[in-house]
Amino acid sequence: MAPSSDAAADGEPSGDVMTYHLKAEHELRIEVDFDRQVTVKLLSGDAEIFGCELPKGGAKTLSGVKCAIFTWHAAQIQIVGKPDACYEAEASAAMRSYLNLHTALEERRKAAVTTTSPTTKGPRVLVVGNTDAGKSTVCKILCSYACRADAMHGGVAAAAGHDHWVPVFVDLDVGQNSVTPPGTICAVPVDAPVDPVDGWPGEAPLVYYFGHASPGENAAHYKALVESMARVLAQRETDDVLARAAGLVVNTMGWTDGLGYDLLLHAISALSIDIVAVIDHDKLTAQLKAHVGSQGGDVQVVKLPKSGGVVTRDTNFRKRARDRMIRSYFYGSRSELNPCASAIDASSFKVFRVGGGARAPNTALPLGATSRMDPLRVAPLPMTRDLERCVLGVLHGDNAALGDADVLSKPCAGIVCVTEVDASRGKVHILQPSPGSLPSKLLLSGTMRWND
Ligand SMILES: Nc1ncnc2c1ncn2[C@@H]1O[C@H](COP(=O)(O)OP(=O)(O)OP(=O)(O)O)[C@@H](O)[C@H]1O
Repeated sequence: MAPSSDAAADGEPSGDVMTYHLKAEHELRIEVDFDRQVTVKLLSGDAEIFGCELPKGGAKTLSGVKCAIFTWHAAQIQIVGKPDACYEAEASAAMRSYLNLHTALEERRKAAVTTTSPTTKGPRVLVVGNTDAGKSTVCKILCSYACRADAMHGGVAAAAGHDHWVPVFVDLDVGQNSVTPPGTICAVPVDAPVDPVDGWPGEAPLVYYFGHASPGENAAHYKALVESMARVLAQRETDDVLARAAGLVVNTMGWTDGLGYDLLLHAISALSIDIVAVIDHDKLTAQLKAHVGSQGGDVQVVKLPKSGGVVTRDTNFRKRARDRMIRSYFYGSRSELNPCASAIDASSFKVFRVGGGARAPNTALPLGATSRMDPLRVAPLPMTRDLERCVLGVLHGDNAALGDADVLSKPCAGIVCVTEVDASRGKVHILQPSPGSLPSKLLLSGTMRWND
């Protein structure tokens, strides 16, 4: 149904307040740039944004987002403000297939929670596809539905003392991270539907600092971090039957050929994935089916349609989104946090980088051999002005116990940004999220840069 302008109905034409009457399985697609704000309100019916229900009468203020308000039945939505785009569309095909996948995952969870065998696990889903296929969105929907599911399906987890599932969301997309700052991979238990404004729950994520916006910068380091994370997750599942049953939902980057494909296969193996959901990519679906067939395991490859609403983001938008993510790490998404600028002694911590290092001359090698950089070489960096604007990961651990392998396997406690290196005074000025000494003296550098 066509939207109505509330102000116009009152005789005062204005485009700022619009009411939309959505039909069943339709969605209202909205794009709001970073410098605008639009408020959405559910007036009647039921509606959700990527699986997270809108409370009736409650308003959500959106800024710098592209999203869809979807209804399974019907809804009346009020929009206050001027979105950059706002239109209604039918979304049955995509949403029904995402719901079908969720229902299949739910059956696996129920089966896993009722068995005492530690080898029976809940679903471990990897979502793959090209850039702007809607991978993160599908992950959000699957996690949010899992959090709402137990109420929908009769309370299996409730019977075990929990009122809903807590699946783990794993984000392997270091360029467009959903939860933690760019350049990291993370795993976070999702204990509530993903709020369209507040984003993913940020409680106790397990984070590893890679330091680059593309895994291609150092694929060996990236793989080492995925393996480290997989070991920690496996331990958690050994200890906790509900965690094992709730399973994983894994988001990947949109790089699906060459090295990107190799990294997908590595993630499937490292995280013991048993369902690969491919969004709208016939060749990749066929390749993955052939691969898993040749491995003789029981990994399922399913194809999902792409939602017609997925918005393509150009390089500039992606860069701004990364900067915004770092900014909100320090300042909060609504500037509610107070980061701390401090000057620390250069001698009191160490900055490392992974990869590179001296290359042996080919003449020093056996005939026919070529010299290569060691991608896993861990090297200390001097405190020079080259570090200015660098985003550094602060690793858990301490200097005394440090070995190269630790730098490759330690999770990250947080990030800091170097604002100035004053070599003459031996001081390094950093922006850190909160006052006090750093959680450790081990800092990892990469190619991530940020200007406050
Ligand atoms: N149905 C929809 N209506 C409107 N916007 C949508 C819809 N689905 C997804 N989007 C938006 O489209 C953009 C791209 O989607 P998403 O981030 O899920 O893609 P992606 O495949 O994970 O991207 P990439 O891996 O390239 O970073 C996001 O801003 C998302 O909010």
